[in-house]
Amino acid sequence: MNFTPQHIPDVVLIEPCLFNDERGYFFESFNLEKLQRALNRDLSFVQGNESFSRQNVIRGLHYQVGRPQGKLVRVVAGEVFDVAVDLRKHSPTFGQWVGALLSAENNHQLWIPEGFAHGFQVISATAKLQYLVTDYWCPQYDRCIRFDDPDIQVQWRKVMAPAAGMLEPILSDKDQSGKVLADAEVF
Ligand SMILES: Cc1cn([C@H]2C[C@H](O)[C@@H](COP(=O)(O)OP(=O)(O)O[C@H]3O[C@H](C)C(=O)[C@H](O)[C@H]3O)O2)c(=O)[nH]c1=O
Repeated sequence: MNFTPQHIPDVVLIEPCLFNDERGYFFESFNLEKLQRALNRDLSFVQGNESFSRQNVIRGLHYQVGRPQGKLVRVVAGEVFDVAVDLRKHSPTFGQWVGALLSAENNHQLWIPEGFAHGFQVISATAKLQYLVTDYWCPQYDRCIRFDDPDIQVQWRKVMAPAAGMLEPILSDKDQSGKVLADAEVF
């Protein structure tokens, strides 16, 4: 496993070691000891999530106040542009974002610590995301910042579909009514 801190160093890209042979391939998709050593911290994952989405769905930018969640994100089908936004108000990178292409092809994963908002955009026709979180979902603490927040300025990908041209993002009602960073609760 290779661990690469991103330009916001607490966000880490994880590349598993693939073992190919005549049958196919094998890789460790999760190894707590290696992850804790790489991140130099203890971790306890208590919940696993899976979501399936169509092309150019954007889910996010989500986070929990009160009981913030660290997230270990992987894609098991298709490709997504995965984004983390630093919401730690005393951080030198507050309001900045990191993006990474995660796919069933590259098997890359992203570690997003507590204190960050998370979102993703589906690049492929469909995508299936699986992610482990370090605290339980608490709807009363669930918060959403607009994907197109003018201060964060995430550079989402331009997704083209055959015969349909450039696609408009598909958002949940909740995400369409997300707050702007200036009005959002931060850490
Ligand atoms: C997050 C969550 C949701 N739900 C229920 C609540 C709704 O009835 C349904 C869909 O929830 P939501 O529209 O919030 O799902 P996403 O838009 O995929 O939200 C997630 O998307 C971004 C990218 C994240 O990182 C978070 O994990 C999470 O906010 O699942 C649960 O039962 N448990 C959960 O942990």
